[in-house]
Amino acid sequence: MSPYDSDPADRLVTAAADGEDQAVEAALRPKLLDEFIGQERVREQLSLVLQAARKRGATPDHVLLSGPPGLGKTTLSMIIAAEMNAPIRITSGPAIQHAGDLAAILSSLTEGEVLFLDEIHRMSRPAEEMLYMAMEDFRVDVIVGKGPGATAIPLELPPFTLVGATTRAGLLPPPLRDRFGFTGHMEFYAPAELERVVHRSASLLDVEIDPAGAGEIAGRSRGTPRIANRLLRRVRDYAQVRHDGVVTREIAAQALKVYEVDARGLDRLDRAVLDALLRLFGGGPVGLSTLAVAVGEEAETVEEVAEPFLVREGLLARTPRGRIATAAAWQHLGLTPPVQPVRGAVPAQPDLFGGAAGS
Ligand SMILES: Nc1ncnc2c1ncn2[C@@H]1O[C@H](COP(=O)(O)OP(=O)(O)OP(=O)(O)O)[C@@H](O)[C@H]1O
Ligand SMILES: [Mg+2]
Repeated sequence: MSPYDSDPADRLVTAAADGEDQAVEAALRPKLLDEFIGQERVREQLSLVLQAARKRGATPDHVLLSGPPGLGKTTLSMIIAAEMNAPIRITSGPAIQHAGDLAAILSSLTEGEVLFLDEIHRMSRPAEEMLYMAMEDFRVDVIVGKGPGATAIPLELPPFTLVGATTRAGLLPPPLRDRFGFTGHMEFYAPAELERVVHRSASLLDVEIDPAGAGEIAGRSRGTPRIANRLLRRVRDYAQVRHDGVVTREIAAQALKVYEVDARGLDRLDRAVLDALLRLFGGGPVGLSTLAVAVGEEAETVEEVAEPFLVREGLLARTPRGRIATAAAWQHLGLTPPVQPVRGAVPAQPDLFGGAAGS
C-alpha cells in the first residue's frame, strides 16, 4: 500500500482550491485594495493605474495577474472592479471553447465593465485571436455563415478592462502578453504577512487566536494565503472539539500534528520523499523513478506534487545525476549526514555480524 494513499489533490497543503475553500473564500476575500495584505509592489503599481484611470474618467488598461495558485489573483480582479465601481463578468479560458463563446460575452459587456478571464493561458487559439482585436481596438468581427459565403460583420465594443489571470505566464503567446497595459507578478507571502492574513480571517470567522497561534499557522502555510485560511479552519475545529476554542501556539501545533503538517509546512508525502532520499539513498544523487518506487508513488506525483515545494524550500535539488538532499534536509528531519569519505583513504572493513558475538 502506498504510504500516501489519499489523492494528492486532497492534501491539506495543496495550493489549489477545494470545494470547501470555494464555499468560504467569498467571505474571506478582501474587498478593497487597502484590505489586501502584502504584495506591496503589485498593490502600489495597481493603485496608480486605477487612480490615474479614475482621474481621467477613463477605463483602466488591461491587467494581467500572474503567479502560483492561492496568492490572490481572483481576489485582486474583484478588487479592481470594486475600486472602479464597475460590474465584473467572470469567465475562464477553458470555458471558452469557440470564438463565438467569446464574441457573445464581449458583445454583451457594458461600458467600463471588468471582464475577468481566469486561466487565460488555456483559451482556444481562435478565441485568443479574437481577443487581440477586442483588447486593442474594442472591436470584434463576428463571422456569419459558413464556407465561401461567410462574411465578417464588424461589431464595436464599449471600452472595458480585461483582467487576465494565469499560473503560467510563460505559456502566454507574446502578442497576447503585449496587449496588457500592466502585469502584476504575485510573489509568495512572507510569514509576517500570512500572520496578518490569519488574524484577519480569524476575526471574520469569529475565532479567538493569539499572535503566537497565528504565527504557528503562518509558518506552516507555504507562503500561500489559501493554505493559511485552510489550516486556520482545521486548527479551529481542533480547538473547539478538544479545547475551549481559543487558538494558541500550543493548540495550533497539536492540531497540525494531527493533520500531519509539520513545522515548515511539509505534509506526509513531502516527508516520505525526503525520508527515503536521506535514509535509503544517503542523500542521493538518486534518479526520480527509483525515489518514486521507494516512496510507493508514481514518478509524476513525486515530481509535480512534492518536489516543487521541497526545491523552493531548499531541501532538495534536481541535478543531472539525480535528486540530492541539501544540508537543510538532514537538519529538518533531525538526521546526521554520513561523513564524506576522504579521497584515497582505505575504507574500514565493516564488522557485518557485530563484534560482540556470543554475548
Ligand atoms: N493579500 C491577501 N490578503 C488576504 N487574503 C488573501 C490575500 N490573497 C489571497 N487571500 C485569500 O486567499 C484565498 C485565495 O485567493 P484567490 O482565490 O484570489 O487566489 P488565486 O490566485 O485566484 O488562486 P487560483 O490560481 O487557484 O485561482 C482567498 O480566500 C482570499 O481570501
Ligand atoms: Mg483564482
